[in-house]
Amino acid sequence: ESTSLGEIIRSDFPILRQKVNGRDLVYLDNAATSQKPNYVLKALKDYYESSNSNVHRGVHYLSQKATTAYENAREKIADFINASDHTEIVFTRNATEAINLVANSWGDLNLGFGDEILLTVAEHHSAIVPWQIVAKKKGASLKYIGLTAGEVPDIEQLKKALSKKTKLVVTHHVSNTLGSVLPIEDIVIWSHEVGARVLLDACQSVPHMMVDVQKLNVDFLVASSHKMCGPTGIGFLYGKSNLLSSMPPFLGGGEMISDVFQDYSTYAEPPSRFEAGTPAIAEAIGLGAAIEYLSGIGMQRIHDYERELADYLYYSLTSVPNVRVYGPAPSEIIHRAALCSFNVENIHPTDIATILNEEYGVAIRSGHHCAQPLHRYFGVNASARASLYFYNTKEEVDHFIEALRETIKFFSI
Ligand SMILES: Cc1ncc(COP(=O)(O)O)c(CN[C@@H](CS)C(=O)O)c1O
Repeated sequence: ESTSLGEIIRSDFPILRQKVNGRDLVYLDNAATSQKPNYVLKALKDYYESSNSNVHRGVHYLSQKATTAYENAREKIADFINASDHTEIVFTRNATEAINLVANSWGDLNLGFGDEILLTVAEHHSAIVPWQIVAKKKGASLKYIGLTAGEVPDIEQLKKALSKKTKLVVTHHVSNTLGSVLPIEDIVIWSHEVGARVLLDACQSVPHMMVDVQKLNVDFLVASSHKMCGPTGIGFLYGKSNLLSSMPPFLGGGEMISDVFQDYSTYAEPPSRFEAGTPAIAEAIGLGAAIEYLSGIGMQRIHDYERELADYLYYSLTSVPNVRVYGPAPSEIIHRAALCSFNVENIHPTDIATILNEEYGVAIRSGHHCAQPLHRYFGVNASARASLYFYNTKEEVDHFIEALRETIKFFSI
């Protein structure tokens, strides 16, 4: 059997060589955060060793070196998601802050009494709470679409729910809990027909597949570096140029201004308008290195391999008695991401995750995965979740499944 991508690539990730309680670490919590390859770790170290300086201000050599590296990272992101211009990329702390930026800037300017924000019940709290806050302030309301019997967001229901009152559609590309992949191009066409804008939460898609913002034609897109082999503390907002240019600042301070007078200021053009204060320079450069690393492997190759892992994980997990997996069964039409949220009859998911860690070195997530409305929709408070990345292997899935069977036996005595 040919060597899998996971087997070839794992030596790039020093952390994966760790043992947990004497057992090989089997890290299956990648939807929470991914691990970092040597290439990214080296980029961070090199920056602090040879380029560290503040950006956009100094005329001295190091400041110019740091500024060039920082702005190159922005251009790498723009190319990676095929934005038409690098000024459409705004650095934020993470995807959550990127959504808050849109809610507090575009939302404050464009939402009014009676307007509707349309979401799916599967959205992450980061895609829900900022809109609850701004909707309350503006007298707008949130409207949710449910799931089909096949446990994917009901896009026919979404199409019907769109109306002249809909000002914004907020949706995930890939659900961090269901693993479902939504047809974003269609959703954007329908939304634009009623004059609604679309904010795409691409946290679980940008790390795993080619995402082309011009092809999708989304108005906003958010993603986080730490889920795509990059450091924590940096994420980005993509926004169409005409939208960003129309938006007021989110945070005030240095960098985001043009001139400051005693009682008012004029603001810089996007993206600087939305980047107040000293940015996370090293992290941005680390994200740029992560994009170079992923692009070097190839997003299509990563996606194809993860499709294999996704099916293997799903069918291995659903073959275990008393296991209930949430989300759609994979098929030619329905693609699943390589993640499965599940429950085991009469055993709390946290007990499952605890034993898997303590006895078998397997790291999975248990809880609500910041998707409480979705868990309530299923009538449960929590679930366990295994989420894979391209450095995982089928052998690791086998180890997880074997450990799960043993854990279930342990609790069934
Ligand atoms: C779909 C989706 N949308 C937004 C976020 C927030 O990403 P931040 O980098 O924390 O801002 C996440 C991060 N989900 C992690 C932490 S709850 C998970 O375990 O699933 C996400 O999956």
